[in-house]
Amino acid sequence: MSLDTVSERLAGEGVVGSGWILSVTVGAVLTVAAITLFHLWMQTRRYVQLGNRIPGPVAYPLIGNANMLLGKTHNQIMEKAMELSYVYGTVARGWLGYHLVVFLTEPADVEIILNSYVHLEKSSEYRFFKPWLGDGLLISSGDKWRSHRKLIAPAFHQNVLKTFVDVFNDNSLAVVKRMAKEVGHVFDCHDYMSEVTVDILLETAMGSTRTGENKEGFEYAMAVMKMCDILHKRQLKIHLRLEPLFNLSGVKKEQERLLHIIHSLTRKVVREKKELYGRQLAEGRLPSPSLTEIIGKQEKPVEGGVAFISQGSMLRDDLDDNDENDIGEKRRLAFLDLMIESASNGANITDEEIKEEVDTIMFEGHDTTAAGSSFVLCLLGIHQHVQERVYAELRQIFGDSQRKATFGDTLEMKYLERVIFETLRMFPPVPMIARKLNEDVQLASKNYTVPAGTTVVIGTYKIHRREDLYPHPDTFNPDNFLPERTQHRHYYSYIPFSAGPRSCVGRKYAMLKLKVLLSTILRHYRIVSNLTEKDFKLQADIILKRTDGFQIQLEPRA
Ligand code: HEM
Repeated sequence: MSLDTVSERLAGEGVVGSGWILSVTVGAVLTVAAITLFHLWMQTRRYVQLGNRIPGPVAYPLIGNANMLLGKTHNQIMEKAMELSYVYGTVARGWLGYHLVVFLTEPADVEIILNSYVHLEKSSEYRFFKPWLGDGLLISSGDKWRSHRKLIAPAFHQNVLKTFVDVFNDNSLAVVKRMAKEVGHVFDCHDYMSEVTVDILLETAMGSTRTGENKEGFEYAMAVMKMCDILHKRQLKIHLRLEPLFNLSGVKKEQERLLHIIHSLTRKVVREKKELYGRQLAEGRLPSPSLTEIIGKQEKPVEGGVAFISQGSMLRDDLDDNDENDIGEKRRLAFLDLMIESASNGANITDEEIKEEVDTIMFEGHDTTAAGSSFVLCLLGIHQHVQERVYAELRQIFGDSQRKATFGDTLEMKYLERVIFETLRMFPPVPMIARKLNEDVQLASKNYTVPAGTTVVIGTYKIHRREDLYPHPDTFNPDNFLPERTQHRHYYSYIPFSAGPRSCVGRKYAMLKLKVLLSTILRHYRIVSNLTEKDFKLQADIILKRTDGFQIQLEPRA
Protein backbone atom coordinates (compact mmCIF):
# COMPACT_ATOMS: atom_id res chain seq x y z
CA MET A 1 0.00 0.00 0.00
CA SER A 2 1.46 3.34 -1.02
CA LEU A 3 1.89 6.19 1.49
CA ASP A 4 -0.64 8.30 -0.42
CA THR A 5 -3.24 5.55 -0.04
CA VAL A 6 -2.55 5.23 3.73
CA SER A 7 -2.95 8.96 4.35
CA GLU A 8 -6.10 9.07 2.19
CA ARG A 9 -7.60 6.24 4.29
CA LEU A 10 -6.61 7.81 7.59
CA ALA A 11 -8.01 11.13 6.47
CA GLY A 12 -11.19 9.36 5.41
CA GLU A 13 -11.48 7.89 8.91
CA GLY A 14 -10.95 11.34 10.43
CA VAL A 15 -7.72 10.28 12.20
CA VAL A 16 -5.31 12.79 10.56
CA GLY A 17 -7.89 15.62 10.63
CA SER A 18 -8.63 15.33 14.35
CA GLY A 19 -4.91 14.84 15.19
CA TRP A 20 -4.04 17.98 13.31
CA ILE A 21 -6.78 19.95 15.03
CA LEU A 22 -5.65 18.60 18.40
CA SER A 23 -2.00 19.58 17.76
CA VAL A 24 -3.01 23.07 16.64
CA THR A 25 -5.28 23.51 19.66
CA VAL A 26 -2.60 22.34 22.09
CA GLY A 27 -0.03 24.54 20.33
CA ALA A 28 -2.32 27.55 20.52
CA VAL A 29 -3.13 26.99 24.20
CA LEU A 30 0.57 26.62 25.01
CA THR A 31 1.43 29.75 23.02
CA VAL A 32 -1.28 31.79 24.73
CA ALA A 33 -0.14 30.45 28.11
CA ALA A 34 3.50 31.29 27.31
CA ILE A 35 2.58 34.80 26.16
CA THR A 36 0.41 35.33 29.23
CA LEU A 37 3.15 34.13 31.57
CA PHE A 38 5.74 36.26 29.79
CA HIS A 39 3.41 39.26 29.90
CA LEU A 40 2.66 38.75 33.61
CA TRP A 41 6.38 38.39 34.31
CA MET A 42 7.08 41.60 32.37
CA GLN A 43 4.45 43.38 34.46
CA THR A 44 6.47 42.60 37.58
CA ARG A 45 9.50 44.41 36.20
CA ARG A 46 10.25 47.86 37.56
CA TYR A 47 10.66 49.39 34.08
CA VAL A 48 7.17 48.29 33.04
CA GLN A 49 5.60 49.19 36.37
CA LEU A 50 7.00 52.72 36.28
CA GLY A 51 5.86 53.09 32.67
CA ASN A 52 2.36 51.86 33.47
CA ARG A 53 1.92 54.56 36.12
CA ILE A 54 2.05 57.14 33.33
CA PRO A 55 -1.32 57.70 31.61
CA GLY A 56 -1.72 56.26 28.14
CA PRO A 57 -3.92 53.98 26.02
CA VAL A 58 -4.55 50.35 26.96
CA ALA A 59 -1.57 48.24 25.93
CA TYR A 60 -1.86 44.64 24.68
CA PRO A 61 0.47 41.72 25.48
CA LEU A 62 3.53 41.57 23.22
CA ILE A 63 2.56 44.43 20.91
CA GLY A 64 1.79 47.12 23.48
CA ASN A 65 0.28 50.00 21.48
CA ALA A 66 2.02 49.09 18.21
CA ASN A 67 -1.45 48.31 16.77
CA MET A 68 -2.08 52.07 16.75
CA LEU A 69 0.74 52.47 14.23
CA LEU A 70 -0.24 49.66 11.88
CA GLY A 71 -1.07 50.81 8.37
CA LYS A 72 -0.55 54.45 9.31
CA THR A 73 1.65 56.93 7.52
CA HIS A 74 4.24 58.79 9.55
CA ASN A 75 1.99 61.82 9.36
CA GLN A 76 -0.91 59.92 10.91
CA ILE A 77 1.45 58.59 13.58
CA MET A 78 2.39 62.16 14.42
CA GLU A 79 -1.30 63.10 14.61
CA LYS A 80 -1.89 60.13 16.89
CA ALA A 81 0.93 61.27 19.17
CA MET A 82 -0.66 64.74 19.29
CA GLU A 83 -4.03 63.18 20.06
CA LEU A 84 -2.49 61.23 22.93
CA SER A 85 -1.23 64.41 24.49
CA TYR A 86 -4.70 65.99 24.15
CA VAL A 87 -6.34 62.99 25.81
CA TYR A 88 -3.71 62.20 28.45
CA GLY A 89 -2.19 65.62 29.12
CA THR A 90 1.36 66.90 29.15
CA VAL A 91 2.87 63.53 30.10
CA ALA A 92 1.65 60.55 28.09
CA ARG A 93 3.06 57.11 27.36
CA GLY A 94 2.84 54.47 24.67
CA TRP A 95 4.34 50.96 24.49
CA LEU A 96 6.08 49.64 21.40
CA GLY A 97 6.08 46.01 22.47
CA TYR A 98 7.70 46.41 25.89
CA HIS A 99 9.65 49.50 24.92
CA LEU A 100 8.38 52.60 26.67
CA VAL A 101 7.90 55.86 24.75
CA VAL A 102 6.98 58.95 26.77
CA PHE A 103 5.68 62.20 25.21
CA LEU A 104 6.48 65.38 27.07
CA THR A 105 4.95 68.80 26.45
CA GLU A 106 5.51 70.52 29.79
CA PRO A 107 8.42 73.01 29.61
CA ALA A 108 9.59 72.22 33.16
CA ASP A 109 9.88 68.50 32.26
CA VAL A 110 11.48 69.28 28.91
CA GLU A 111 14.09 71.36 30.72
CA ILE A 112 15.12 68.38 32.85
CA ILE A 113 15.88 66.34 29.73
CA LEU A 114 17.37 68.96 27.42
CA ASN A 115 19.36 70.79 30.05
CA SER A 116 21.07 67.61 31.20
CA TYR A 117 24.54 66.31 30.37
CA VAL A 118 23.34 62.77 31.10
CA HIS A 119 20.51 62.41 28.57
CA LEU A 120 22.47 63.44 25.50
CA GLU A 121 22.01 60.21 23.57
CA LYS A 122 19.81 60.28 20.47
CA SER A 123 17.07 57.69 20.05
CA SER A 124 17.31 54.85 17.52
CA GLU A 125 15.15 56.91 15.10
CA TYR A 126 18.34 58.73 14.09
CA ARG A 127 19.91 55.53 12.66
CA PHE A 128 18.80 56.38 9.10
CA PHE A 129 21.27 59.28 9.09
CA LYS A 130 24.22 57.05 9.86
CA PRO A 131 25.24 56.02 6.30
CA TRP A 132 25.43 59.70 5.34
CA LEU A 133 26.59 61.46 8.49
CA GLY A 134 28.58 58.66 10.15
CA ASP A 135 29.35 59.75 13.69
CA GLY A 136 28.87 63.47 13.02
CA LEU A 137 27.68 65.89 15.69
CA LEU A 138 23.97 65.25 15.18
CA ILE A 139 24.07 61.56 16.10
CA SER A 140 27.34 60.96 17.94
CA SER A 141 27.34 60.56 21.71
CA GLY A 142 29.65 60.45 24.70
CA ASP A 143 33.20 61.75 24.58
CA LYS A 144 33.22 61.95 20.80
CA TRP A 145 30.23 64.30 20.76
CA ARG A 146 31.69 66.36 23.61
CA SER A 147 35.11 66.89 22.01
CA HIS A 148 33.67 67.58 18.52
CA ARG A 149 31.09 70.02 19.85
CA LYS A 150 33.91 71.90 21.60
CA LEU A 151 35.87 71.94 18.38
CA ILE A 152 33.01 72.99 16.09
CA ALA A 153 31.22 75.58 18.24
CA PRO A 154 33.95 78.25 17.74
CA ALA A 155 33.51 77.94 13.96
CA PHE A 156 30.00 79.38 14.48
CA HIS A 157 31.25 82.38 16.43
CA GLN A 158 29.66 85.65 15.34
CA ASN A 159 32.98 87.01 14.08
CA VAL A 160 33.16 84.06 11.68
CA LEU A 161 29.48 84.44 10.74
CA LYS A 162 30.00 88.10 9.87
CA THR A 163 32.42 87.03 7.17
CA PHE A 164 29.59 85.04 5.55
CA VAL A 165 27.30 88.04 5.03
CA ASP A 166 28.63 88.61 1.49
CA VAL A 167 27.96 84.99 0.55
CA PHE A 168 24.43 85.28 1.96
CA ASN A 169 23.87 88.51 -0.02
CA ASP A 170 25.22 87.28 -3.35
CA ASN A 171 23.23 84.06 -3.23
CA SER A 172 20.07 85.89 -2.10
CA LEU A 173 20.31 88.25 -5.06
CA ALA A 174 20.88 85.28 -7.36
CA VAL A 175 17.68 83.58 -6.16
CA VAL A 176 15.75 86.86 -6.52
CA LYS A 177 16.82 86.85 -10.19
CA ARG A 178 15.95 83.19 -10.67
CA MET A 179 12.48 83.74 -9.17
CA ALA A 180 11.72 86.55 -11.65
CA LYS A 181 10.33 83.99 -14.10
CA GLU A 182 7.63 83.04 -11.58
CA VAL A 183 6.14 86.55 -11.37
CA GLY A 184 2.41 86.47 -12.00
CA HIS A 185 1.63 82.85 -11.25
CA VAL A 186 1.36 80.50 -8.29
CA PHE A 187 4.52 78.45 -7.64
CA ASP A 188 6.19 76.37 -4.92
CA CYS A 189 8.86 78.53 -3.30
CA HIS A 190 10.44 75.61 -1.43
CA ASP A 191 12.40 74.49 -4.50
CA TYR A 192 14.02 77.92 -4.68
CA MET A 193 14.68 78.10 -0.93
CA SER A 194 16.21 74.64 -1.02
CA GLU A 195 18.51 75.49 -3.91
CA VAL A 196 19.76 78.79 -2.46
CA THR A 197 20.33 77.11 0.92
CA VAL A 198 22.51 74.39 -0.61
CA ASP A 199 24.47 76.99 -2.56
CA ILE A 200 25.13 79.00 0.59
CA LEU A 201 26.09 75.91 2.57
CA LEU A 202 28.44 74.70 -0.15
CA GLU A 203 30.32 77.97 0.08
CA THR A 204 30.26 78.45 3.83
CA ALA A 205 30.85 74.83 4.84
CA MET A 206 33.27 73.70 2.14
CA GLY A 207 34.38 76.80 0.24
CA SER A 208 32.94 75.37 -3.04
CA THR A 209 30.27 76.65 -5.41
CA ARG A 210 27.59 74.89 -7.41
CA THR A 211 28.31 76.99 -10.44
CA GLY A 212 32.10 76.65 -10.18
CA GLU A 213 34.44 75.62 -12.96
CA ASN A 214 33.57 71.91 -12.75
CA LYS A 215 30.31 69.98 -12.45
CA GLU A 216 31.09 68.42 -9.06
CA GLY A 217 29.51 71.20 -6.98
CA PHE A 218 26.29 70.96 -9.00
CA GLU A 219 26.10 67.17 -8.68
CA TYR A 220 26.86 67.42 -4.98
CA ALA A 221 24.09 69.98 -4.37
CA MET A 222 21.59 67.81 -6.25
CA ALA A 223 22.71 64.73 -4.32
CA VAL A 224 22.26 66.53 -0.96
CA MET A 225 18.71 67.53 -1.89
CA LYS A 226 17.85 64.02 -3.11
CA MET A 227 19.36 62.39 -0.02
CA CYS A 228 17.13 64.57 2.16
CA ASP A 229 14.17 63.26 0.16
CA ILE A 230 15.27 59.66 0.73
CA LEU A 231 15.54 60.25 4.49
CA HIS A 232 11.99 61.59 4.44
CA LYS A 233 10.80 58.57 2.48
CA ARG A 234 12.38 56.23 5.03
CA GLN A 235 10.54 58.00 7.83
CA LEU A 236 7.23 57.87 6.00
CA LYS A 237 7.15 54.41 4.44
CA ILE A 238 7.01 51.61 6.97
CA HIS A 239 8.63 49.06 4.60
CA LEU A 240 11.61 51.36 4.01
CA ARG A 241 12.15 51.65 7.76
CA LEU A 242 12.91 47.92 7.94
CA GLU A 243 16.57 47.39 7.03
CA PRO A 244 16.20 44.04 5.15
CA LEU A 245 13.37 45.43 2.95
CA PHE A 246 15.18 48.72 2.43
CA ASN A 247 18.32 46.83 1.37
CA LEU A 248 16.34 45.03 -1.35
CA SER A 249 14.73 48.22 -2.62
CA GLY A 250 15.74 50.51 -5.45
CA VAL A 251 15.86 53.36 -2.93
CA LYS A 252 18.91 51.76 -1.29
CA LYS A 253 20.71 51.66 -4.65
CA GLU A 254 19.86 55.30 -5.26
CA GLN A 255 21.10 56.15 -1.74
CA GLU A 256 24.41 54.40 -2.46
CA ARG A 257 24.80 56.34 -5.71
CA LEU A 258 24.07 59.67 -4.01
CA LEU A 259 26.31 58.95 -1.03
CA HIS A 260 29.12 58.08 -3.41
CA ILE A 261 28.81 61.54 -5.00
CA ILE A 262 28.54 63.30 -1.63
CA HIS A 263 31.31 61.44 0.19
CA SER A 264 33.72 61.52 -2.76
CA LEU A 265 33.50 65.29 -3.01
CA THR A 266 33.68 65.96 0.74
CA ARG A 267 36.68 63.60 1.04
CA LYS A 268 38.38 65.23 -1.93
CA VAL A 269 37.84 68.78 -0.64
CA VAL A 270 39.08 67.80 2.85
CA ARG A 271 42.22 66.23 1.30
CA GLU A 272 42.94 69.20 -0.97
CA LYS A 273 42.36 71.80 1.73
CA LYS A 274 44.51 69.87 4.16
CA GLU A 275 47.36 69.59 1.64
CA LEU A 276 47.13 73.31 0.92
CA TYR A 277 47.17 74.12 4.62
CA GLY A 278 50.21 71.82 5.08
CA ARG A 279 52.08 73.49 2.20
CA GLN A 280 51.34 76.95 3.57
CA LEU A 281 52.44 75.87 7.02
CA ALA A 282 55.74 74.53 5.60
CA GLU A 283 56.32 77.76 3.70
CA GLY A 284 55.52 79.83 6.76
CA ARG A 285 52.76 81.75 5.03
CA LEU A 286 49.65 80.81 6.92
CA PRO A 287 46.73 83.16 6.39
CA SER A 288 46.31 85.67 9.14
CA PRO A 289 44.46 86.21 11.45
CA SER A 290 43.99 82.67 12.76
CA LEU A 291 40.66 81.31 13.98
CA THR A 292 41.79 81.92 17.56
CA GLU A 293 42.55 85.54 16.72
CA ILE A 294 39.22 85.94 14.90
CA ILE A 295 37.15 84.72 17.79
CA GLY A 296 39.50 85.77 20.58
CA LYS A 297 38.26 89.34 20.67
CA GLN A 298 36.15 90.08 23.75
CA GLU A 299 32.56 90.89 22.93
CA LYS A 300 30.74 93.75 24.60
CA PRO A 301 27.09 93.11 25.47
CA VAL A 302 24.74 95.61 23.84
CA GLU A 303 22.26 97.56 25.86
CA GLY A 304 18.74 97.42 24.48
CA GLY A 305 19.30 94.40 22.22
CA VAL A 306 16.38 92.00 21.96
CA ALA A 307 16.33 88.61 23.59
CA PHE A 308 17.23 85.91 21.11
CA ILE A 309 15.49 82.66 21.80
CA SER A 310 15.49 82.99 25.54
CA GLN A 311 12.12 83.08 27.21
CA GLY A 312 12.82 84.36 30.65
CA SER A 313 16.48 84.57 31.38
CA MET A 314 16.88 87.44 28.88
CA LEU A 315 20.06 85.94 27.54
CA ARG A 316 21.24 88.04 24.65
CA ASP A 317 22.24 86.59 21.36
CA ASP A 318 25.64 87.30 19.90
CA LEU A 319 23.81 88.67 16.86
CA ASP A 320 22.72 91.61 18.95
CA ASP A 321 26.28 92.71 19.41
CA ASN A 322 26.69 95.88 17.43
CA ASP A 323 30.43 95.72 17.34
CA GLU A 324 31.52 95.35 13.67
CA ASN A 325 34.74 93.43 13.78
CA ASP A 326 37.26 94.29 11.08
CA ILE A 327 39.47 91.35 11.85
CA GLY A 328 36.72 88.93 10.93
CA GLU A 329 35.81 90.76 7.73
CA LYS A 330 39.30 90.40 6.27
CA ARG A 331 39.46 86.67 6.13
CA ARG A 332 36.65 84.41 5.01
CA LEU A 333 37.08 80.74 5.74
CA ALA A 334 34.67 77.89 5.34
CA PHE A 335 33.81 75.73 8.37
CA LEU A 336 36.03 73.09 6.82
CA ASP A 337 39.10 75.39 6.84
CA LEU A 338 38.44 76.22 10.45
CA MET A 339 38.29 72.55 11.40
CA ILE A 340 41.53 71.84 9.51
CA GLU A 341 43.17 74.72 11.32
CA SER A 342 41.99 73.41 14.69
CA ALA A 343 43.15 69.89 13.78
CA SER A 344 46.61 71.16 12.90
CA ASN A 345 46.71 72.96 16.25
CA GLY A 346 46.40 69.65 18.05
CA ALA A 347 42.63 69.04 18.12
CA ASN A 348 41.83 65.35 18.21
CA ILE A 349 39.98 64.87 14.90
CA THR A 350 40.78 62.69 11.87
CA ASP A 351 40.18 63.57 8.21
CA GLU A 352 37.28 61.13 8.10
CA GLU A 353 35.72 62.79 11.15
CA ILE A 354 36.12 66.24 9.57
CA LYS A 355 34.31 64.84 6.53
CA GLU A 356 31.47 63.59 8.75
CA GLU A 357 31.11 66.97 10.41
CA VAL A 358 31.00 68.78 7.05
CA ASP A 359 28.34 66.32 5.85
CA THR A 360 26.38 66.91 9.08
CA ILE A 361 26.43 70.68 8.62
CA MET A 362 25.28 70.25 5.01
CA PHE A 363 22.34 68.11 6.12
CA GLU A 364 21.27 69.99 9.27
CA GLY A 365 21.71 73.38 7.68
CA HIS A 366 19.79 72.55 4.54
CA ASP A 367 16.31 71.19 5.11
CA THR A 368 15.70 73.17 8.29
CA THR A 369 16.41 76.61 6.84
CA ALA A 370 14.76 75.77 3.51
CA ALA A 371 11.53 74.85 5.35
CA GLY A 372 11.82 77.82 7.75
CA SER A 373 12.25 80.42 4.99
CA SER A 374 9.45 78.85 2.90
CA PHE A 375 7.03 79.02 5.85
CA VAL A 376 7.93 82.70 6.42
CA LEU A 377 7.17 83.55 2.78
CA CYS A 378 3.85 81.68 2.87
CA LEU A 379 2.76 83.39 6.11
CA LEU A 380 3.73 86.85 4.86
CA GLY A 381 1.70 86.17 1.70
CA ILE A 382 -1.33 85.50 3.91
CA HIS A 383 -0.78 88.33 6.43
CA GLN A 384 -0.36 91.39 4.23
CA HIS A 385 -0.40 93.86 7.14
CA VAL A 386 2.54 92.03 8.75
CA GLN A 387 4.39 92.04 5.44
CA GLU A 388 3.83 95.76 5.04
CA ARG A 389 5.29 96.34 8.50
CA VAL A 390 8.37 94.30 7.58
CA TYR A 391 8.67 96.26 4.35
CA ALA A 392 8.34 99.58 6.20
CA GLU A 393 11.16 98.49 8.52
CA LEU A 394 13.32 97.60 5.51
CA ARG A 395 12.54 100.98 3.87
CA GLN A 396 13.63 102.66 7.07
CA ILE A 397 16.93 100.77 7.02
CA PHE A 398 17.70 100.94 3.28
CA GLY A 399 15.58 103.84 1.97
CA ASP A 400 15.64 103.81 -1.85
CA SER A 401 19.12 102.31 -1.93
CA GLN A 402 19.72 98.99 -3.68
CA ARG A 403 22.76 98.30 -1.49
CA LYS A 404 23.33 94.90 0.03
CA ALA A 405 22.55 94.20 3.69
CA THR A 406 25.38 94.52 6.19
CA PHE A 407 25.72 92.71 9.47
CA GLY A 408 24.77 95.98 11.19
CA ASP A 409 21.55 96.18 9.12
CA THR A 410 20.49 92.73 10.30
CA LEU A 411 20.60 94.01 13.88
CA GLU A 412 18.04 96.67 12.92
CA MET A 413 15.63 94.09 11.48
CA LYS A 414 13.84 93.68 14.80
CA TYR A 415 10.35 93.19 13.38
CA LEU A 416 11.55 90.73 10.74
CA GLU A 417 13.27 88.87 13.56
CA ARG A 418 9.96 88.60 15.43
CA VAL A 419 8.28 87.38 12.24
CA ILE A 420 10.91 84.63 11.91
CA PHE A 421 10.56 83.64 15.59
CA GLU A 422 6.76 83.51 15.30
CA THR A 423 7.00 81.41 12.14
CA LEU A 424 9.36 78.97 13.88
CA ARG A 425 6.88 78.85 16.77
CA MET A 426 3.88 77.94 14.64
CA PHE A 427 5.79 75.77 12.19
CA PRO A 428 8.98 74.53 13.88
CA PRO A 429 11.09 72.88 11.15
CA VAL A 430 12.12 70.18 13.66
CA PRO A 431 8.67 69.38 15.12
CA MET A 432 9.88 66.95 17.78
CA ILE A 433 13.09 65.80 19.40
CA ALA A 434 13.76 62.28 20.66
CA ARG A 435 16.22 61.19 23.34
CA LYS A 436 17.10 57.89 24.98
CA LEU A 437 17.21 58.18 28.77
CA ASN A 438 20.43 56.93 30.31
CA GLU A 439 19.15 57.27 33.87
CA ASP A 440 15.76 57.39 35.62
CA VAL A 441 14.17 60.84 35.51
CA GLN A 442 11.82 62.24 38.13
CA LEU A 443 9.55 64.65 36.28
CA ALA A 444 8.99 68.16 37.64
CA SER A 445 5.35 68.61 36.68
CA LYS A 446 3.91 65.34 37.98
CA ASN A 447 4.93 62.60 40.34
CA TYR A 448 6.19 60.16 37.69
CA THR A 449 9.56 58.51 37.35
CA VAL A 450 10.48 57.81 33.74
CA PRO A 451 12.81 54.78 33.81
CA ALA A 452 16.25 54.57 32.15
CA GLY A 453 16.07 53.10 28.64
CA THR A 454 12.84 54.97 27.75
CA THR A 455 12.58 56.94 24.52
CA VAL A 456 11.42 60.43 25.40
CA VAL A 457 9.75 62.41 22.64
CA ILE A 458 9.65 66.16 23.18
CA GLY A 459 6.70 67.60 21.27
CA THR A 460 8.07 70.97 20.14
CA TYR A 461 5.12 71.60 17.79
CA LYS A 462 2.59 70.87 20.56
CA ILE A 463 4.43 72.97 23.17
CA HIS A 464 4.48 75.91 20.76
CA ARG A 465 0.68 75.61 20.33
CA ARG A 466 -0.23 75.54 24.03
CA GLU A 467 -2.92 78.10 24.78
CA ASP A 468 -1.68 78.75 28.30
CA LEU A 469 1.75 79.72 26.91
CA TYR A 470 0.62 81.53 23.75
CA PRO A 471 -2.87 83.06 23.85
CA HIS A 472 -4.66 82.28 20.54
CA PRO A 473 -1.87 79.87 19.62
CA ASP A 474 -3.13 79.26 16.07
CA THR A 475 -3.03 82.95 15.21
CA PHE A 476 0.11 84.32 13.55
CA ASN A 477 1.20 87.15 15.81
CA PRO A 478 4.86 88.31 15.72
CA ASP A 479 4.18 90.40 18.84
CA ASN A 480 4.33 87.13 20.80
CA PHE A 481 8.05 87.88 20.69
CA LEU A 482 7.99 91.37 22.12
CA PRO A 483 10.56 91.40 24.93
CA GLU A 484 7.88 92.10 27.56
CA ARG A 485 6.04 88.93 26.48
CA THR A 486 9.04 86.61 26.14
CA GLN A 487 10.40 87.45 29.58
CA HIS A 488 7.34 86.00 31.31
CA ARG A 489 7.48 82.68 29.48
CA HIS A 490 9.37 79.59 30.56
CA TYR A 491 12.69 79.33 28.69
CA TYR A 492 11.76 75.85 27.42
CA SER A 493 8.38 76.94 26.07
CA TYR A 494 10.12 78.03 22.84
CA ILE A 495 12.55 75.44 21.51
CA PRO A 496 12.71 75.52 17.68
CA PHE A 497 16.49 75.09 17.93
CA SER A 498 16.21 72.74 20.92
CA ALA A 499 18.01 74.06 24.01
CA GLY A 500 20.69 73.09 26.49
CA PRO A 501 24.05 71.51 25.72
CA ARG A 502 22.81 69.70 22.60
CA SER A 503 20.99 72.63 21.07
CA CYS A 504 21.43 73.63 17.43
CA VAL A 505 25.00 74.75 16.89
CA GLY A 506 23.94 76.60 13.73
CA ARG A 507 21.14 78.76 15.18
CA LYS A 508 22.95 82.09 14.91
CA TYR A 509 24.09 81.21 11.41
CA ALA A 510 20.47 80.31 10.56
CA MET A 511 19.03 83.56 11.94
CA LEU A 512 21.61 85.70 10.16
CA LYS A 513 21.11 83.87 6.89
CA LEU A 514 17.32 84.03 7.15
CA LYS A 515 17.41 87.77 7.77
CA VAL A 516 19.67 88.48 4.78
CA LEU A 517 17.80 86.11 2.47
CA LEU A 518 14.26 87.16 3.43
CA SER A 519 15.02 90.89 3.52
CA THR A 520 16.54 90.66 0.04
CA ILE A 521 13.50 88.84 -1.35
CA LEU A 522 11.03 91.19 0.37
CA ARG A 523 12.83 94.29 -0.91
CA HIS A 524 12.27 92.99 -4.46
CA TYR A 525 8.87 91.31 -4.28
CA ARG A 526 5.53 91.55 -2.53
CA ILE A 527 4.43 88.03 -1.59
CA VAL A 528 0.79 87.21 -2.29
CA SER A 529 -1.32 84.20 -1.34
CA ASN A 530 -5.01 83.45 -1.45
CA LEU A 531 -4.78 80.68 1.15
CA THR A 532 -4.91 80.67 4.95
CA GLU A 533 -2.90 78.62 7.46
CA LYS A 534 -5.93 76.30 7.74
CA ASP A 535 -5.26 75.20 4.14
CA PHE A 536 -1.73 74.03 4.98
CA LYS A 537 -1.44 70.26 4.82
CA LEU A 538 1.35 69.55 7.25
CA GLN A 539 3.61 66.57 7.09
CA ALA A 540 5.62 66.08 10.22
CA ASP A 541 8.50 63.71 10.09
CA ILE A 542 12.10 64.71 10.63
CA ILE A 543 11.35 68.11 9.15
CA LEU A 544 7.95 69.80 9.14
CA LYS A 545 6.77 70.46 5.60
CA ARG A 546 3.65 71.14 3.56
CA THR A 547 2.51 68.23 1.44
CA ASP A 548 0.45 70.64 -0.65
CA GLY A 549 3.62 72.57 -1.53
CA PHE A 550 4.67 76.04 -0.40
CA GLN A 551 2.46 77.91 -2.86
CA ILE A 552 2.88 81.69 -3.22
CA GLN A 553 2.75 84.41 -5.89
CA LEU A 554 5.17 87.29 -6.46
CA GLU A 555 4.53 90.90 -7.45
CA PRO A 556 7.61 93.02 -8.19
CA ARG A 557 8.07 96.00 -5.87
CA ALA A 558 8.33 99.22 -7.83
C1 HEM B 1 15.81 77.32 11.01
C2 HEM B 1 16.89 76.60 10.96
C3 HEM B 1 17.27 75.51 11.95
C4 HEM B 1 16.51 74.87 12.88
C5 HEM B 1 15.03 75.09 13.19
C6 HEM B 1 17.37 73.91 13.54
C7 HEM B 1 16.96 73.08 14.57
C8 HEM B 1 17.79 72.18 15.20
C9 HEM B 1 17.37 71.33 16.28
C10 HEM B 1 15.97 71.27 16.88
C11 HEM B 1 18.45 70.58 16.65
C12 HEM B 1 18.47 69.50 17.73
C13 HEM B 1 18.05 68.22 17.07
C14 HEM B 1 17.95 67.08 18.03
O1 HEM B 1 18.36 67.16 19.18
O2 HEM B 1 17.45 66.07 17.57
C15 HEM B 1 19.57 70.96 15.80
C16 HEM B 1 20.83 70.41 15.88
C17 HEM B 1 21.87 70.77 15.04
N1 HEM B 1 21.85 71.74 14.07
FE1 HEM B 1 20.28 72.93 13.61
N2 HEM B 1 18.61 73.98 12.98
C18 HEM B 1 18.61 74.95 12.01
C19 HEM B 1 19.68 75.35 11.23
C20 HEM B 1 20.94 74.83 11.30
C21 HEM B 1 22.05 75.27 10.49
C22 HEM B 1 21.97 76.39 9.46
C23 HEM B 1 23.13 74.48 10.81
C24 HEM B 1 24.52 74.51 10.27
C25 HEM B 1 24.97 75.36 9.36
C26 HEM B 1 22.69 73.55 11.84
C27 HEM B 1 23.49 72.59 12.43
C28 HEM B 1 23.09 71.76 13.45
C29 HEM B 1 23.96 70.75 14.05
C30 HEM B 1 25.39 70.44 13.64
C31 HEM B 1 23.19 70.13 15.06
C32 HEM B 1 23.63 69.02 16.00
C33 HEM B 1 24.12 69.66 17.29
C34 HEM B 1 24.54 68.68 18.36
O3 HEM B 1 23.95 67.60 18.46
O4 HEM B 1 25.45 69.02 19.12
N3 HEM B 1 21.36 73.79 12.10
N4 HEM B 1 19.13 71.93 14.94
